[in-house]
Amino acid sequence: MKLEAVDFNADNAAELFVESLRETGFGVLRNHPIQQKMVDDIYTSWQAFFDSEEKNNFVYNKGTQDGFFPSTVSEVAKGHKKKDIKEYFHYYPWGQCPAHLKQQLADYYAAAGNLAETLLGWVEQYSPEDVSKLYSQTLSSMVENSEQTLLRVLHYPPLKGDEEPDAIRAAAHEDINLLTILPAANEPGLQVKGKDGNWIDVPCDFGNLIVNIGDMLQEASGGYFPSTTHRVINPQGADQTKSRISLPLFLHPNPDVVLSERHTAKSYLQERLRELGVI
Ligand SMILES: O=C(O)CCC(=O)C(=O)O
Ligand SMILES: [Fe+2]
Repeated sequence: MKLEAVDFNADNAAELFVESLRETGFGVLRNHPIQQKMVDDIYTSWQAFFDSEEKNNFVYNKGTQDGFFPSTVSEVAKGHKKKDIKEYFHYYPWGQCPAHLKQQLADYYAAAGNLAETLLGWVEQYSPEDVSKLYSQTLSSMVENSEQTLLRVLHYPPLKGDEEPDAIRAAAHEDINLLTILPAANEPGLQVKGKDGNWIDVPCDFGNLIVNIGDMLQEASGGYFPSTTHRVINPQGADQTKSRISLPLFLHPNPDVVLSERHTAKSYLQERLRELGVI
């Protein structure tokens, strides 16, 4: 399996990109409209947030899931026992956020959300007819004005050596949502599982944008678009002393959107969050 970056501005970008999503569950874009400076500035200011005690004033609300998730409550991936070695912050436009960091995230959220709607349009355009007839409405309209779309700022702290033996930064999992948009992180570690079961490094070149299918799009497309398993492995050697910051935007449909005969977006999300043990 190969994961090659698609030039966002190429004539056949949409086709190549959707082909990659279909084949691997992942697509990598270069020359895309998200400014790298915006991403870098967020990495810098949020590293400072995670390094400060201030974060403890923003502990997440259980009911609404916004705010800071300390490493002590961090997710246990479906089917795993050990907690991931990470802490993170869930930003929603309506949710809690330190005042001095809010504008920066709001700007990024809007820019990445816009791009995501374009990419959903591409997916729609290149869905074969027997797949698109399964969509209860257009994919881009599923997320239009959605208040559920989630921006997660993730901090994987340096390893101290006292981690539990099997714990890793992010254990193998699939994303719950429709589509995830992820700028290349400041350190490597993200891997995707190929059809043959081997783990493949996701190209993390500076400025790349990584997009992957989540379970909701797999559900809505009757399995045509695969929600591919991925993980973040621990650094080795000198890199163990480095933090890693990443910034996935999880596109979530409006709660009443019908995904399939079995599920609305709301019923699907509730089921998955219960399995994760965060509600
Ligand atoms: O940190 C990363 O690169 C990926 C994070 C991820 O897969 C997730 O939070 O769902
Ligand atoms: Fe993920």
